[in-house]
Amino acid sequence: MSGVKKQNSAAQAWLIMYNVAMTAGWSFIGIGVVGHFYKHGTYKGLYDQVEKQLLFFQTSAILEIFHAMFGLVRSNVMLTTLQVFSRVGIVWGVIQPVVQVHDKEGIPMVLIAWTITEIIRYLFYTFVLLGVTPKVMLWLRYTLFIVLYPLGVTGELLSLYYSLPHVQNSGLYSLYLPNNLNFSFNYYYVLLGMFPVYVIFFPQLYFHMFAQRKKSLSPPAKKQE
Ligand SMILES: CCCCCCCCCCCCC/C=C/C(=O)SCCNC(=O)CCNC(=O)[C@H](O)C(C)(C)COP(=O)(O)OP(=O)(O)OC[C@H]1O[C@@H](n2cnc3c(N)ncnc32)[C@H](O)[C@@H]1OP(=O)(O)O
Repeated sequence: MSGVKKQNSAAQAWLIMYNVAMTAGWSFIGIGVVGHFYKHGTYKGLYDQVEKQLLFFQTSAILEIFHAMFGLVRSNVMLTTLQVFSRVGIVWGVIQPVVQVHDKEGIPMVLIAWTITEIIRYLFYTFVLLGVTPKVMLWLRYTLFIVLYPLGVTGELLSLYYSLPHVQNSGLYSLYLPNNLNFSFNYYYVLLGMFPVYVIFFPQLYFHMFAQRKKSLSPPAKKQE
């Protein structure tokens, strides 16, 4: 059954509501993405079209850290925190404040990767909670990440990269000396420091998903007679 620990029905009802809302939210974003490509034939203007929904539903994923922390689900707390904060950080700390990034190639990459992943992931969790797991959903959940994870991470890193000169020139979120606090902070270097952080942590998430894939898709071992 599902990874919902020793479920009580309130937790189960909450998770069903959460997963259904997130499936609907990401589907709404997906429709916005497809509609934009259909209407304009370009990714320019795409971010501005889906910005509000993206900010809302990506930020809502912070709840997943609490689900894992309080034992509502069996997700790994550290991996879930990395996963959620990398994306919330990219959205709020890079893409949203740096308008020059909005029309760059990173945006369609993250939107396509995140949207497909999340529609399938939340739909999959919903099915599991309802006690029916279509084989195709299981397969999609544990297969598409092989392509979508690198695509999403490349889009995130490209967005980060394109933001750098603008963050440096504008002094976004930075504090320079002299000032009353006698303290300086340079956001540009924080963003630069994210590149090695991705190099260190992305493989952990990626290989974790391969381990999950093996666990979920391998046929159960035959019992010895
Ligand atoms: C502080 C700042 C930090 C910054 C750090 C930056 C560095 C980070 C570098 C990495 C960058 C990553 C960027 C991300 C990009 C993308 O997402 S691109 C798109 C592709 N993405 C994916 O494919 C995401 C894949 N990841 C996941 O699916 C996972 O959520 C996870 C984060 C890897 C955690 O996995 P795991 O611990 O194995 O948990 P789950 O498999 O999700 O679940 C475990 C069990 O719990 C059940 N469950 C979980 N959530 C729910 C729920 N909402 N409802 C119901 N049930 C749930 C799930 O069914 C499992 O059940 P069992 O199988 O029965 O145990």
